[in-house]
Amino acid sequence: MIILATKSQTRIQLLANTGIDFKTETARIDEREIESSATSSTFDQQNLTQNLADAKAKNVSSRHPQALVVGADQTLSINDSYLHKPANFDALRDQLQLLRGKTHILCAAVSVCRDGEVLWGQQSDAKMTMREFSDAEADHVIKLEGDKLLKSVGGYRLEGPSIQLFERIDGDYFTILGLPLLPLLTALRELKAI
Ligand SMILES: Nc1nc2c(ncn2[C@@H]2O[C@H](COP(=O)(O)OP(=O)(O)OP(=O)(O)O)[C@@H](O)[C@H]2O)c(=O)[nH]1
Repeated sequence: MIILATKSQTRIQLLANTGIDFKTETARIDEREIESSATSSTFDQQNLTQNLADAKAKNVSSRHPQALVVGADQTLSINDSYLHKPANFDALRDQLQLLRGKTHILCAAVSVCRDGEVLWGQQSDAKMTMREFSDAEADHVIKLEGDKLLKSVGGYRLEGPSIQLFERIDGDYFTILGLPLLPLLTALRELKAI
């Protein structure tokens, strides 16, 4: 049995769309604690994101012996600092203004684990450049998308009207949505899980 260790409806939908049979369970880890205890002196977003994905997969794996558990994480960095899912609409507006007219990095990592051992992991980045959109344009997108935006690390959903806020994207679509799906499918085939 494959278990996807997530509460993310986006990740669940992405994996469900593949037709693979799986269950879901939320990982019980403190992401902020892992982030704050990141030891590397250099800003190492890939390493942190992979550690978070590994931690989620290991956490759920510890409760499901023999199951193949998939964990994922996504971080957003701009000027070597991390932004997180906005807590409310005011924070969302502030965050979009911070990202406006600039390029930020999304890093998504995925990990496959069994009995607490990481069997495979990979992460990929995407460079996201936002337009100098107006407050009115941002408010229009927020009105159309509503609180779904609060469930996204960047406060946007690339597959929806948020796309109007972008100048350019360089990276894999699934990475941007939070689950590097193609490398994951390759790993699951190699593990004979699908
Ligand atoms: N639909 C959508 N979701 C996005 C997009 N960009 C980022 N996300 C979501 O932003 C969230 C990133 O936060 P994480 O901490 O990695 O994951 P989470 O939502 O807390 O869920 P867990 O896997 O349980 O940790 C994920 O749910 C991603 O799917 C996007 O463009 N579209």
